[in-house]
Amino acid sequence: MSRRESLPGGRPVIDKTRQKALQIEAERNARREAMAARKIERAAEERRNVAAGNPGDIDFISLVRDWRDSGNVVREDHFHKGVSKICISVRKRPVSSKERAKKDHDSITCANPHVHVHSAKLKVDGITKYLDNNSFRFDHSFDETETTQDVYKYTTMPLVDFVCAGKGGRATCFAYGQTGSGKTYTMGGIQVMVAEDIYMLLGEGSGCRDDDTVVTVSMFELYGGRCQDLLNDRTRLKILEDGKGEVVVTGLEEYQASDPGDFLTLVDAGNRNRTTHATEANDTSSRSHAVLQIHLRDKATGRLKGKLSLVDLAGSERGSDTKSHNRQRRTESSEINKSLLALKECIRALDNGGGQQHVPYRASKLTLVLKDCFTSPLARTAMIATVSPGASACDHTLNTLRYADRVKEKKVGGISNARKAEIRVEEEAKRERQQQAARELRKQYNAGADDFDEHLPPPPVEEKKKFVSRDNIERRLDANAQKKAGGVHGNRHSQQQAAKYTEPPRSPHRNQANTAAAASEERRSPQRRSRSPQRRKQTIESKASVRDVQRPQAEVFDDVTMLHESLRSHGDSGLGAADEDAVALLHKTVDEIFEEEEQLLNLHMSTIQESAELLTSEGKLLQQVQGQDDYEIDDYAARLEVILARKMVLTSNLSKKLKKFREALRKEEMLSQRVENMPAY
Ligand SMILES: Nc1ncnc2c1ncn2[C@@H]1O[C@H](COP(=O)(O)OP(=O)(O)OP(=O)(O)O)[C@@H](O)[C@H]1O
Repeated sequence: MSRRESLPGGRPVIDKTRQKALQIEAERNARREAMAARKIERAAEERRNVAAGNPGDIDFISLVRDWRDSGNVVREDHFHKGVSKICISVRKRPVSSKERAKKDHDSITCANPHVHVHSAKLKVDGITKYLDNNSFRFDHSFDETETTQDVYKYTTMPLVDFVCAGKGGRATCFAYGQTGSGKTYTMGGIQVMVAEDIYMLLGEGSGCRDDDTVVTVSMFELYGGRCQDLLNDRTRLKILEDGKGEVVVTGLEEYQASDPGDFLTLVDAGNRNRTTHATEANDTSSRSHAVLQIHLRDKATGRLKGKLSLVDLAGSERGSDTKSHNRQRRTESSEINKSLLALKECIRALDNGGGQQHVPYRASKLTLVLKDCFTSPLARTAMIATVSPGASACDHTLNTLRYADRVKEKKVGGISNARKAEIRVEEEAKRERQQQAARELRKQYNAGADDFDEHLPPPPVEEKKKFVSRDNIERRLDANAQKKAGGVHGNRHSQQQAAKYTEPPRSPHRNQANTAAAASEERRSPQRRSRSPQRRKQTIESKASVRDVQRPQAEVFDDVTMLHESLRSHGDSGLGAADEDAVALLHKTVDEIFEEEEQLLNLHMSTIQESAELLTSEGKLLQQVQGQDDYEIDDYAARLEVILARKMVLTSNLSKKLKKFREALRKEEMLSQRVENMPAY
C-alpha cells in the first residue's frame, strides 16, 4: 500500500516502490550493458583463439590460460642423464586440424619434466565450469614445439651409444599411447635418426667398428596373435622358446644394411607393410605392434654385439571403446590391451632388478618376443608416451600418463614365489577338470576317431637364420609388389597391400626418410661409396638353431593369471577381484581363439589335401573295378571301406576342432559383453 505525502513546498513524494523499481531497472540496464560488452569481448577473444589455432570453449581455454599464467608452470632444461635402465618420457603433439574442426581445445601443458592435464568439468549446478588439474613428473616431457630430434636426443640416442659400445647391450625404445597421439610420427623420425647415428658411430670406431661389424635389420609385426615378417611378404612366423629359455622367431629374415640408405629402404618397406585400419582418431591407425630390430653382429662369427629394438606399439584403447567393434576388432583390441598390460609388468620387473621375481613375459607374444629386453642384465629401455592435446582425449591421456607413471614404479610389487606356486597348482587343477570334461565329451562323440592333434603339422625342427643382401631384398620386394599388384594373394591384408603398391602413399615419414637418405648419401665417405657389389651381396649364415619347444598354452595361461594377480596387487586396474578375473579369463579366451584358429586352419588344409588324395585313390579303385571283367569284389569292398573310414575320421576330427573353436568364440562374446561394461576397464 503506497502512502502519498507532501514535502515542504508542495513537491510530490516519489513513491518508495517506484524508487525501488527505477533502481532495479538501472541495475538491469547496467547488467545488460556489461553483458553486451562481455559478448563483444568474448567474440574478440574467440577470434583471437581461432587465429592462434585454438578454437573451442573460450571459458575453458581462458581457465587453462589463467592456470598457466598464475605461476604453475615451472620448466626445467633437458639434460643428458646418460643411459638409465628405464627412461620414461612424454611427448605432446600439436592440435590437429580435425580437432580444430571439432572445436576441441588444448588441455595439456608440458613443461619439462612435468605434464599437466586440465580436464574440463562442470559443477553440480551443470553451469559452472572448472578444471580438474592432474600433474605428473617423468624423466622428460616434450611439448608441441619440440622436435623429434629433441625427443631422439634425450631418449633414444643414449640407447644407440649403449648398443654401439659392442658389449652385447640390448636396448629397446617403445612408443606408447592412445591411437592418433603421434607414436608412428615419432618413431618414424627416430628410425631416420638412428640410421644416421649408428653408421656414424661405426665409422668413428668407438666400440663397434664398421670394418668388423655388420648391421642387420629385421622387422615384424604382432597383429591379432599373429607374428608376421614385414620384410618378407608378411610371412607368418612362429615364436619358439627352446629348452634353455631362449626365444627365437623362426623364419624371420635379417637383412644386411650397409649404410643409412639401405637401412631406410628396408624400414620404409616394412612400415608400408603394416596392418592399419581407419579409426575415429586416425585414418591410418596401426593395429599392430611393429618391431624393428637392429643387430650389430661380428662380421666373422655372427656373434651379437648389440641389439636395438624400436617398437611402435598399437594404439591403446579402453574396454568401452570396443563396444561397437565386430568380433575381429574386439579380439584384436583385447590382445592389444593384454600385451600392453604384460609390457608394463615386464618393464616394472626390469626396474626392480629382473631375476628376483617371476616375469610374466609369456602372457603376450609381444613380451615373449622381447624377453631378453626384460631379463638380460644388459637391458636398457626407453618409453615415449605420446599424448593428444585435445580436451576430448583427456581421459585417454590420463590413462596413458598413469600407465607410463606406473611403469617406473620403485616399489617391488609382483607376486611372491609362494603365490606363484599356488597359482600353478590352481591352474593345474583347473586344467585337469577341463581335460576330464573334454574326455567325457570325447566319449560321447567317439566313433573311433584319432586324436585330432595328431593331424596338426609338426613344428619345424631346426631353423637357420639368413641375412639377406640388399640386392636380394629389392628383387624380393619388387617380386612381392608385382605378385600383389597382380592379385595373386587372395587374403584381405595382401589385397590392401596390393592397393598400396599400385598407388604408393607418400607419407611425411617417407619423404623425411628419403631426404635423410639422400643427405646421408652426400655425406658418405669415398670408401663407402666405392663399396663393391660383391660385398653387398654377401650372405651370412648364422649359427642360430632352435631346439624346438613351442610355448605351451598352459604356461601362457599361468602367466596371464600372474599378470592379473600382479596388476591387482599394484592396485593398477581399479577393478574388483571378480572383474579382474573376468578380464583375465577374456584374455585367456582370446589367446585360445588365436591358437584354435591357427590349428583349425591347419587341420582344414591338411584335411582337404588328404581328402583329395583319398578321392584319387577312390577313383583309381573304381576304374580298376570297372575296367576288369574278372575282379576281386571282396578286395574292392575292403579297400573302399578303408577309404570311407578314413574320410569319416577326417570329417569327425575337423568337426570337433570346429566345435572347440566355436565354443571359444561364444565364451569370448559373453566375456567381452561383461568387460565392456566395466567402468574402470
Ligand atoms: N609431433 C607431431 N607434430 C605434428 N604432427 C603430428 C605429431 N605427432 C603426430 N602428428 C600427426 O598426427 C596424426 C596421427 O599421428 P600418428 O599416426 O603418428 O598416430 P599414432 O599414435 O601412431 O596412431 P595409431 O595408434 O592409430 O597408429 C598424423 O597425421 C601425424 O602426422
